[in-house]
Amino acid sequence: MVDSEVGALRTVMLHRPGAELQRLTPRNNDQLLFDGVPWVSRAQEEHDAFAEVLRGRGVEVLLLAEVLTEALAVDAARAVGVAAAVDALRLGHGLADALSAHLLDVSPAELADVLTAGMTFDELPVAERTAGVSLVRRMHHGSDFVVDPLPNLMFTRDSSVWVGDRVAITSLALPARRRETSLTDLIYAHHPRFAGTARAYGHAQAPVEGGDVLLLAPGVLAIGVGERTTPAGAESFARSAFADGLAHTVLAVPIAQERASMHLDTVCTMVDRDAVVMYPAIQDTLSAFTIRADGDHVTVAGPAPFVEAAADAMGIDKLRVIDTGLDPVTAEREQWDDGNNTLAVAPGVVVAYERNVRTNARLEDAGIEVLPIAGSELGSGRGGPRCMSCPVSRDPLD
Ligand SMILES: NC(=O)NCCC[C@H](N)C(=O)O
Repeated sequence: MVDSEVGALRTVMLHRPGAELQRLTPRNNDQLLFDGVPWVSRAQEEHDAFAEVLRGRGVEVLLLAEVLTEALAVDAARAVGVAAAVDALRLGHGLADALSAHLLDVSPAELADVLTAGMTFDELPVAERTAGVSLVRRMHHGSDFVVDPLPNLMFTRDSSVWVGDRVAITSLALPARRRETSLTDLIYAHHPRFAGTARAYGHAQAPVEGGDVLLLAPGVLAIGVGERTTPAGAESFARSAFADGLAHTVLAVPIAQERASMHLDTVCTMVDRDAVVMYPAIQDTLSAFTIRADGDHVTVAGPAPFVEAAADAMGIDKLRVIDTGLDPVTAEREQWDDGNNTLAVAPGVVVAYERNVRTNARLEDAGIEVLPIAGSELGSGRGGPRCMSCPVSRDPLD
């Protein structure tokens, strides 16, 4: 149950980066949406420290690899994971069938490894590797991927999002990330912990990524529309949230279609019930279309300035924008380093990357408690504390 961005965080899903990051090379990092080649063991240390900060605040941390392995004990879950991972168009039917049969037979832990870290032709089990019938096998290089790795799995924010008491499996826009949702889908469908959880939004819908979805207040969502989430995605997510009684107002917020602002949460996150931290360069120009339910129809108003549209929808006099007061160059640097991407653990208490010294100082000046974490390696995938967390349960905001 999650009805806000800031209610006391009770349970969160994280993914401790693992062997999938070892797959990154200077040749594939752009396509796999990383800006470099991270030092994996240091990234793991940073991530462990992030999880400890959350645990220290009484948050239950679920690790995706663990719940995935547990869910894969169920045959139907294995079928979902394997079907999404084995692509007959890439492998040819002979190899695809043999690999599927193999993967359906390995232990849940081994399967979880392949589904997250992927598999190369060199790593194919011997029987498949030596099968002379596979032209595909013979013509591919040994380091080519049979199953692509999912290095962006650590950004658990994007591949599922809770709205109220429902979870939405999102629809990821870019090929490098699309298969992630087969894992969140099977976890929520088959892990005993989530038995009976209702779904929001549907399968195979227009692109909506969780980093674009902000729960401004109970019943009020903001959805960024830009590089990832499309206008059609925002509209259908809004219609579905209205139909399920999860929201009465949805703000569709245009953001620049570029890597620096790939999701709404890279430029704006909530730090208190009535306050956001926002990239100064967009403060005066961010706008919103207001979508409301009207019987079976929806109405669309605006665009209007985001801050006003949000306050109006939230039923408050004013949405405080914490003025990071930075000069343009520092602001741009700290935005790039996810200074605006904070994770609230309670109203007025946020986790933030320590490197964004100036932004954090201004948050503290504004009365926000900042829990700093290191992110020198984690940040190379371009995501901060909010991107790296999927809240599963928060206390309701009164
Ligand atoms: N919510 C977020 O902004 N998530 C960060 C995702 C980073 C990842 N490398 C991506 O490009 O999708």
